[in-house]
Amino acid sequence: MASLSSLCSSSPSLKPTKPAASLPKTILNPTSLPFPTRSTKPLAVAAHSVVREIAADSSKSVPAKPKEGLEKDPQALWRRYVDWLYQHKELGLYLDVSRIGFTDEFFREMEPRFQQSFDAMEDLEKGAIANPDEGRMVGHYWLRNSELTPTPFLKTQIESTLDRICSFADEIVSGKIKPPASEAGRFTQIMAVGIGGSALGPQFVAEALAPDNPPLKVMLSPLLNGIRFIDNTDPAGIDHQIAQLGSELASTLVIVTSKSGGTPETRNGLLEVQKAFREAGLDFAKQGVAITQENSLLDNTARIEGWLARFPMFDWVGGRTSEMSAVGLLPAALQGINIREMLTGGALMDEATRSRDCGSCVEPRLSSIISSCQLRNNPAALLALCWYWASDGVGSKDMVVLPYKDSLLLFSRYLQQLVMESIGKEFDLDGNRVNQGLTVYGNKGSTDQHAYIQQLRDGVHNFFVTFIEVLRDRPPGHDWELEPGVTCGDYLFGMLQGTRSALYANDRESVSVTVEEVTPRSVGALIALYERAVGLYASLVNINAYHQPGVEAGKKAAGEVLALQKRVLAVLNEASCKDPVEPLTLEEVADRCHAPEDIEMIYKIIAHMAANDRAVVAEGHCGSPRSIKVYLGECNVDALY
Ligand SMILES: O=P(O)(O)OC[C@H]1O[C@H](O)[C@H](O)[C@@H](O)[C@@H]1O
Repeated sequence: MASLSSLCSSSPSLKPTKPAASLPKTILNPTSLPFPTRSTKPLAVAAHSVVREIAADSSKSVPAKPKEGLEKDPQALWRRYVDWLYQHKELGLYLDVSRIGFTDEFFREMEPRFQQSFDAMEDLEKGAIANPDEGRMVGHYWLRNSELTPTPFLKTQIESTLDRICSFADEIVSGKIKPPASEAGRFTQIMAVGIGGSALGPQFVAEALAPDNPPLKVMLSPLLNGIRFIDNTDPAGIDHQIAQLGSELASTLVIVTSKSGGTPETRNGLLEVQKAFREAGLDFAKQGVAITQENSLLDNTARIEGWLARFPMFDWVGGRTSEMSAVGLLPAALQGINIREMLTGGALMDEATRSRDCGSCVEPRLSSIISSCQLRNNPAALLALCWYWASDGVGSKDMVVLPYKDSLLLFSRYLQQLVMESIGKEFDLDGNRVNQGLTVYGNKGSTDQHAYIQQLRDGVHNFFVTFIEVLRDRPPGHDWELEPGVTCGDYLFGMLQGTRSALYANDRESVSVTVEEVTPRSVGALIALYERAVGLYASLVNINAYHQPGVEAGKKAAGEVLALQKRVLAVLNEASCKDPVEPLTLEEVADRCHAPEDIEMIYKIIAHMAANDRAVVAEGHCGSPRSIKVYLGECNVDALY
């Protein structure tokens, strides 16, 4: 078993390397092959035949409807493909924007606006208050390159936290730190409690990268990937996760993550887990870890109760961009994932999406040439350009994310928060009501071809697709031909290419992001690519990508429902303590709560309570609200006063 220190071992320096010496050949000088050839064996031919079949079959239904603006000539398309193909050689990442029909005129129009976006991004990385609504800096890029931090103190914070994560994870995996009351003599499970950005990144990375035999796994436990999540305040969901642990609760490390330290769902998850620990006669503090802002309610609770460890979240890292902070790095390291490689992948992508250097290969004549290649040479800018073109800069079309790889299943769910919580804003930076957004959905291919691709191909044209392609089907030496010359990976490849062709034939646009395989480095690069694309796009549409006022509104409304519930409980308790009991109508409850305007919510509260045996419907039934009369099952005298 690899010791964790090797997983946290220092990989190539995270310090910025010099800007790219020259533009990748494939953009300005398409001499090299855009992709490493998949195979020189008949496989390539057979795969091509698979692609042709699928493409032909898919396009059989409706003849292609050529549409002005979308190039359909194969030779012209090939030229467009090669001219615009972006390749990051070191990362083995490619971006194909040729199936997005932006025109040269559009490209020229956008160039000056991108210069402004690049300027804003430079200021952000230098420590400007890029989140003006909350008066905060935005520093997630510093997490993968601490040299960028605006002060030595922040640099030290990042580096010392990373070192602590690695050494703590190493001590857990090696058994140096062990649970106090487990026969296993070491931690064997991880339970992560958190929601939103405190869960989605760790969930995506666990699904993408957790090894089949994570270091905490012991053969006796039916472990999937060494980590479980409680990411909601659903009692049944929490019970399920705890039940799955069974006696291994005694050897479970519980990581509670909340930047604010006060999110109700996370707090409830913690209280429920602590109850399970009490009932099992276990000391939660000896198995609890907190990841939160210093001096938050959670941090103070963990400190006072003497939890096993506490790791900081920084106020200049938002939840949706926190995967490369302790939020994502600690659970990843505990699963044996090489977090230094994740950071390196992010740093390399950050360099590529930060670079405004066109390299020597572009004749520095007119500024437009320079800004053109700055755009062409920046994969995040290319993505933002495509989003703007495809959705008219107002979210008029949805972004369907289709990774053709099971392990990337949760990428679209991760991007839903990153994109929609950043872009989905009511007002722009000038206070204009814009109701901005960019809707994200999708699961994985080819599975989704058997669910909703029918609508994408033939139905309402309200989307563009992002294909995520992974070239490596299986580890080397494990390929197997299920037909002469064809593997099931060829089918996956064919399905992706066939779907891309079939959609484009019917004027449905797409971008394709290709990585050679799913590794910590490529996952880190994908995360960084999309973080930067969101930041650049937000500048283009003039919004603050780094706050989430709408979520606060929802949290406030939830609080009001709970406050009303308490009043309803008090009124029903009073009626229940009378002799004889006085069942009340909804109107009577609403009047006694002094909330006649909330009668519908009062009805819903009572229906929920009755369904959970906490209120008694004495007359009528919940299906006809006006018929019911309710009281509480028992009188709580103490609550009367
Ligand atoms: O990490 P926490 O403070 O518990 O917040 C968890 C989540 O809460 C809200 O939904 C925010 O909008 C998210 O951005 C955040 O990730």
